Amino acid sequence: MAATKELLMLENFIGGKFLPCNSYIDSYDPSTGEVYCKVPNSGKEEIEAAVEAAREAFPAWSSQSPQGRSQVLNRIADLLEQSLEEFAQAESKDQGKTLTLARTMDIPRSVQNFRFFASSILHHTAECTQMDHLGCMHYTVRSPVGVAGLISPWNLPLYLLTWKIAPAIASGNTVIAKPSELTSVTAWMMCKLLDRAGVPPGVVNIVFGTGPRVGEALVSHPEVPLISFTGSQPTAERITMLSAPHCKKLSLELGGKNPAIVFEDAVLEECIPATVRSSFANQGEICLCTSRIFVQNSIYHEFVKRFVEATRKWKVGIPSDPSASMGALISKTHLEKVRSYVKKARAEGAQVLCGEGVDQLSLPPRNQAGYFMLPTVITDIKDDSCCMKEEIFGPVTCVVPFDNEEEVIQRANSVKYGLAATVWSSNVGRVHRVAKKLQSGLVWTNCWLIRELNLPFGGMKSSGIGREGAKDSYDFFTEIKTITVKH
Ligand SMILES: NC(=O)c1ccc[n+]([C@@H]2O[C@H](COP(=O)([O-])OP(=O)(O)OC[C@H]3O[C@@H](n4cnc5c(N)ncnc54)[C@H](O)[C@@H]3O)[C@@H](O)[C@H]2O)c1
Ligand SMILES: N/C(=C/C=C\C=O)C(=O)O
Repeated sequence: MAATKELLMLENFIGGKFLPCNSYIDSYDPSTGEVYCKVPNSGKEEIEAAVEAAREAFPAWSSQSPQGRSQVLNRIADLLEQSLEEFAQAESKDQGKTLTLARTMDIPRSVQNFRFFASSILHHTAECTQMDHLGCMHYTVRSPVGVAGLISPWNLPLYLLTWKIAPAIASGNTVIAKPSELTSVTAWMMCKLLDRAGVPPGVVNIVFGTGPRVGEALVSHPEVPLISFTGSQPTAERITMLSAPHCKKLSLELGGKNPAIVFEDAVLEECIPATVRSSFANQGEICLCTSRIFVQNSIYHEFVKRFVEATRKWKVGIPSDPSASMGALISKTHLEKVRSYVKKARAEGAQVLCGEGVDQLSLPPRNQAGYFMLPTVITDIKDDSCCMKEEIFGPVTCVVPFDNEEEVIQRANSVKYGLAATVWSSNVGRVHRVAKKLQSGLVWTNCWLIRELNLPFGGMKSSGIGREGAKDSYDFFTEIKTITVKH
């Protein structure tokens, strides 16, 4: 790492070496709006070098035993955990999230990702059938695909990058990862642990830069047979188009417009704090966040009153403030985009009950140029409003009433996304019935974001293609073969 004028200068990590780049991108501290880091603005040349390194490393790494690879992943987890505080500080500064969230969610989950796939890789089974009358048996074998291209977003930077790197290398692939140019620091820090963890040069290569320049070079490279992407739908469309000529294997984890459905028999003492958190955690910059809250008519006004009171207690503060529930949004551009939705809602005659344009935000002088916004609750908004249809990906949620189960299921399903949902009711038959009818890849009932990494994670409709998890990630990062033996 080189420091210029107190700026953090990142370098690409290719073939086990840190390599400078001939141009750089400014990276900002969202809590101050100041440039504090320079990210390599890589291109085709860097991707070529990374592909060569990954290809050279593939034979030895792919022929390692699962046990051998598992040990390496556990060592990465151990080293990451030993530096948890350093990574949490870096993630909070780079992404704008609170230090508390980085300490308790982002980095611990990154550690867990390596530990989880270090274990799951040891327990996969294959399939076998017999045709005794023909003297045949058939069985399946799986093998790693090769050089995996991994592209990750800026909201949970290390959490989502390691959710791809861990299963990819556990399965025997070598990887070229491109984190978001907005949040590259913890990926670069992780590279400094890899040699000590026993990761051979070329197994993990991280190339920094923008999507259009280096991301597209990775996606369209003929010797990168699969792409695991997490990000927005427009980008996924571009990646699909660019990878199509090479018939690449694609995993696409995209956006959501996630409903919470609150029935009159919900336990509001549990539902309201959980739904404030599911709406505004990480500044609302989580693909699983709630952005549409449907409340049964009989309790609607009580819910809105108590939900707004609880939202006003969801404190916006500088990321290092231990009492802050929410930090700064990722960028000025994103802040302005999120604010524009609130403006559109007002123009449509909706009510903004708290937050943007209603309450006052107080910040220290050095943070006045930071990308902060109050958690905002909108009511009296129509289902066909852009605020009820489009992903805002910020601290904005809409609360609307409904009459009955059939109506609310139809309305919840009436958007192009199908990622996550929450259902709040004390009636166990109802939660099972409603969960099955919702067009969502994930449904939490009377809770939110309790993650079971063994089971499929992902969305339907415009929320993506494919799933991630113990078996799902293994299936994605390996090719299956059926062998028939006549004996
Ligand atoms: N389903 C999930 O698990 C999940 C998780 C987090 C975020 N998301 C979604 O991601 C979006 C926010 O993240 P974002 O703004 O970083 O998304 P984005 O699509 O702008 O960028 C995601 C990644 O793709 C890269 N990229 C951008 N254009 C590219 C191109 N043309 N070719 C190759 N790579 C390109 C970016 O540099 C970044 O690394 C939201 O829609 C959110 O819902 C989904
Ligand atoms: N893939 C996951 C994504 C979570 C939130 C995205 O914004 C996960 O939890 O495994």
